[in-house]
Amino acid sequence: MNILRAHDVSIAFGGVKALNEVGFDAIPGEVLAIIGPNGAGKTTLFNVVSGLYRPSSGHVELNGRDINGLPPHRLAGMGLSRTFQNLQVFTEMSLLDNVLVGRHLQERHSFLGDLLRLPSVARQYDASKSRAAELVRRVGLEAQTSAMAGTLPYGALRRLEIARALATEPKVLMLDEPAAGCNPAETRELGALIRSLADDGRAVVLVEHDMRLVMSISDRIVVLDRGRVIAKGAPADIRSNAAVIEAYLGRLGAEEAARA
Ligand SMILES: Nc1ncnc2c1ncn2[C@@H]1O[C@H](COP(=O)(O)OP(=O)(O)OP(=O)(O)O)[C@@H](O)[C@H]1O
Repeated sequence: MNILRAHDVSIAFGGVKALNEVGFDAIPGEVLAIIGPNGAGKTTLFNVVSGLYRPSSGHVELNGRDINGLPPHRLAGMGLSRTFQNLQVFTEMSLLDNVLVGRHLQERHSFLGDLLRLPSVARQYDASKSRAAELVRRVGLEAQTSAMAGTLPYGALRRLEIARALATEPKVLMLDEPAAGCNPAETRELGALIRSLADDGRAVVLVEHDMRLVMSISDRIVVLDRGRVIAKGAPADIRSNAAVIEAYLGRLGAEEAARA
C-alpha cells in the first residue's frame, strides 16, 4: 500500500539529535504533511528521504527498495522528486525551458547521439518539449509558457517549481514549504493544485508552516518536535491533540488556550 516508508530514522549533527527514530508511510493518492515547531527536524527528514543526508540508523524505502544513501538523481529516476524551500528556478529562462531542464534528468541519450544529432535524439527532444508544455499547463501557467520566469509573481514561481519537479514523472512528490512567501489567494490556489496532484494518484509529502493550508489538503499529518514524532493522524485528531498544542504553544500557552 505505501510507496515511501521511513523506518526508525535517526541522524545527529554534532551533539544535536536532529531525528530520533522517526517513521512515516506515504501512500499513493494521499497528501501527507510533516509539521512541527521551528527546529523540530522537518527539513532534516526531507533531506534524509530525498538522498541529501544518510541517516545514522534506520531505513528509507521506495517501492519496497532500500534507498538509504542513494543520491537525488538516482531517486529521481526511481520516481521520487522534490522541491526546495528556496526557489530553484532559473529567472533568465522561459517557463518551458525551466521545466525542460528538470526533464533532462528523465532522458537517456548518449553524448555521441547528441554530437551526431541523431534523429532519435531530435524525436526525444520534441517529445520532451511537448510534455514540458503539458506540465506548464497542468500547473495553470499555460498563458506564460514562453515568458521569462523572472517576470512572474511569486505564487506562479512556486507553481513553476512544482512543474519542474513533475518533469521527472514522480510517483512521490515532496514539497518543502510550497506556500512560503505566497499571499492568501496564491496559497489557496496552490492548495487546490497540490490536492489535485495527489488525486491523480501520486503520493505527496509536504513540509508546511501554513496550518490552514495543511489542515485543508492533508489526509494525514505527522508532527515532529525536537526530532521525535509526537503525533500522527488525520487533521481533526491533530488539531485537538494535547501534545501537539503544547509543542506549538508551550505548556503555559496550552493551559491558557484550554481555559480560553
Ligand atoms: N547541517 C546541519 N548541521 C548542524 N545542525 C543542523 C543541521 N541541519 C539541521 N540542524 C539542526 O537540527 C535540528 C533540526 O533542524 P531542521 O532544520 O531539520 O528543523 P525544521 O523543523 O526544518 O525547522 P524550521 O521549521 O525552522 O525550518 C535543529 O536543531 C538544527 O539546528
